[in-house]
Amino acid sequence: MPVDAPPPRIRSDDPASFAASVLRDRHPAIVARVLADLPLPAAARDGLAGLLQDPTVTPLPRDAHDHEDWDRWGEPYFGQSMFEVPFLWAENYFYRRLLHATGYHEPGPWRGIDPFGPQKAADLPGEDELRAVQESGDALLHLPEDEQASALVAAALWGNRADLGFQLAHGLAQAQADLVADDTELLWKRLAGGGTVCVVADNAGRELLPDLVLIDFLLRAGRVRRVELHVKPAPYFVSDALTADVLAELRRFPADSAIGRRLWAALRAGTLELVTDPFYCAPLEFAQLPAGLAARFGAATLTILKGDLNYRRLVGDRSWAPETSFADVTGYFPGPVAALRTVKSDVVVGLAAGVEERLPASWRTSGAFAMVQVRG
Ligand SMILES: O=P(O)(O)OC[C@@]1(O)O[C@H](CO)[C@@H](O)[C@@H]1O
Repeated sequence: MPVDAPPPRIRSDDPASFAASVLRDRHPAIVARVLADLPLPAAARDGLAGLLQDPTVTPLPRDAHDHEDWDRWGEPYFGQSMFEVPFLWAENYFYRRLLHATGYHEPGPWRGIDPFGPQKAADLPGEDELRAVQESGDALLHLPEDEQASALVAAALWGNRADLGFQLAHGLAQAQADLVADDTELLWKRLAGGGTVCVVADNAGRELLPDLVLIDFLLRAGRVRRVELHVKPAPYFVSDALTADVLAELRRFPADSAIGRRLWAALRAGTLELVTDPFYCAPLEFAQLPAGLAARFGAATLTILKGDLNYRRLVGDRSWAPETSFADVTGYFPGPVAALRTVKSDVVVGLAAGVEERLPASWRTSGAFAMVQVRG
């Protein structure tokens, strides 16, 4: 059933809201960390300071390569405070301004330098971790199918909460208990049949690792023929994965690691393809997909969207009643879609009646709960 009267988009104008806390507290902390991590020149430092001093939404400077796009996207919001415009839009705008301040897109010595690079580098898994992952990955092949499914999905879902080895040994029961919606069985059924699966990545580092293990497993076990791994075209929301981050992680695998070698070979062979698109750093939701991405998702057996931000962009960053049907809200998506999401913001759909009442008050933002939702 189509959702014809969606609730309002979330804004940050209530000072007590999570959205307001992100703009008011998290953004200054992000800027402070970039300033501490990089010896940026004075103009860049001033640009970053200006971003925090004045919350007014203004057009991008005329030298920004994409200022015409942002003129169009920002037209309804110019002159308003970032706290008054939709939260998701304001966050996108913040990251775009931050990249302009550091000169990421502009010609010059700072072009292409990831302002979050030092933070991402610190989160790359170590050699021991990668060896443990290799062993766990091998062990998985000998498990009954339902255990393979729950282990791989739980690891991909919880990302940095625990490594795959830990999940297999101790963490699974707890991981499952903290799932507030669990379509794992349906997800696993869809991850078969030899077609193409699109994985829309979220964070690099320890969150990307289980994604890579899942992709390797699907290809190795012959459950799918091809995987597309969709990454961001530019630094975004601090830790989101770029092509460079995927390569850095693959290079981290020890030379004798079979997983690392298989994934490298899959990239060369095209059974694993890296995909990116400007859409991934635009202040848009998946309902506004460009034709190229829509065609890819339409042709895939399944698209898996990882993480909270992709979830917000999938269902719409709105104050939905939590029992609103996931299938209805995502009915527009061009093909079967799954969301694997640790709940880190206020947006929720697809909850069974009565579930929310049993959860702690802060459950939507604590990062302690997760959802696996599938529209097949
Ligand atoms: O997509 P991720 O990495 O799971 O989460 C990103 C995220 O925590 O950042 C926002 C605040 O900036 C949250 O609302 C949001 O969902």
